[in-house]
Amino acid sequence: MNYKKIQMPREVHIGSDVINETGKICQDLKIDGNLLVVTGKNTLKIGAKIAIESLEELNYSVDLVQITEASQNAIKKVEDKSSDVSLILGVGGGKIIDVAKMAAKNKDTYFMSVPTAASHDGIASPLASIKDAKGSVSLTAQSPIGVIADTNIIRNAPFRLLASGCADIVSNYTAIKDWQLAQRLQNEGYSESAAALSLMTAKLIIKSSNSIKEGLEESARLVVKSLFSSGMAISIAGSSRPASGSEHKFSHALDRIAKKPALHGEQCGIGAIMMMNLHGGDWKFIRNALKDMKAPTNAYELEIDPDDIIEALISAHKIRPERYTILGDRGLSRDAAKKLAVKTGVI
Ligand SMILES: NC(=O)C1=CN([C@@H]2O[C@H](COP(=O)(O)OP(=O)(O)OC[C@H]3O[C@@H](n4cnc5c(N)ncnc54)[C@H](O)[C@@H]3O)[C@@H](O)[C@H]2O)C=CC1
Ligand SMILES: O=C(CO)COP(=O)(O)O
Ligand SMILES: [Zn+2]
Repeated sequence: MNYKKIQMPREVHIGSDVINETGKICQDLKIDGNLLVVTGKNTLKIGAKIAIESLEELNYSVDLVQITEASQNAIKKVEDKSSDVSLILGVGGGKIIDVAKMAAKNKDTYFMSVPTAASHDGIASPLASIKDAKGSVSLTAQSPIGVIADTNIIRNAPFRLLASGCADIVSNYTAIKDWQLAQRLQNEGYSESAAALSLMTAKLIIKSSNSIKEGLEESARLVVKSLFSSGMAISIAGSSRPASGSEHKFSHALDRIAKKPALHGEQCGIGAIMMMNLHGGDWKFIRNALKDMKAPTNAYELEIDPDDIIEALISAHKIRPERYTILGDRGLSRDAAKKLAVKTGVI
């Protein structure tokens, strides 16, 4: 029998100042024993300290570890402090959440996702994108037992992070086109329901883009719910296929090439403009959607050297080569890459 396991969060808590309920949420989930909070320098005071206070008020013993990148070393650092913990909480951006998620999986303990920004769709997904020598791609981790998304913290984060989360969702358009192409050319397994959820989430966020405003709690709530849905599409598919195709290959390649990469979602959005053109689709629709969301649509806005855009386009196909996309096995030639980036206004 070929069984399929679909893992999803048990509870999702979204609301203003909900982070103050972290202790109560853990108690209601019958979690006891020692806990570990993983965070970063910025997000310690933004969210982790409040979560820790809430836990200690209910007599939880809480340890803390700070990390700076989503790498195996960072995972090891967390694991070294997780010997007898019953829950690891990741309080921060995507990198913090991925490291906490992976460490919890490796230590066979629960993971709680506490996003402090709505900047990516990994807040509820069962995968973790961890940097390695070949460039980061997502590994199988585990779904959070719960998500605590404080919309007051999220709405006060730099708007750029919210726009980046929206762009990460818009990039689902080309991820689905690549998945459909792989199904036609390679007979790759394809989930209609995961694809439909991924695409519907992208369509909805584009439809609402004019109401996504800086500092608005309802905007934060809307984007968090969309990021959650995109993560559920990943859960249903059992892989990042519904949300990661050639545009993500481009972004992961750029992470390796650029001196100072931009935000993940920003890079994926620009990748989607160019990959939609390669698919012969309506790339101007993608570009205009990103403009409406105030997400970057070119190298200048990304603050990335145009030469790095070309280099990333030329090497993108080498990222996760087993995942077939419009880039094919040989990728773009230098001339074709330049032509594509110029034609779509990216450089
Ligand atoms: N596991 C999955 O399914 C997915 C994982 N990812 C991964 O997530 C990462 C991207 O996540 P990002 O959050 O874009 O990057 P990030 O984790 O580097 O965070 C971006 C910056 O925002 C700051 N920040 C976070 N919350 C803040 C707040 N409230 N106020 C001010 N600053 C705040 C962080 O300190 C950091 O400096 C990538 O590594 C990507 O591969 C992305 C999508 C899906
Ligand atoms: O970023 C992701 C989905 O938005 C995860 O994608 P990867 O599998 O390419 O890391
Ligand atoms: Zn992404």
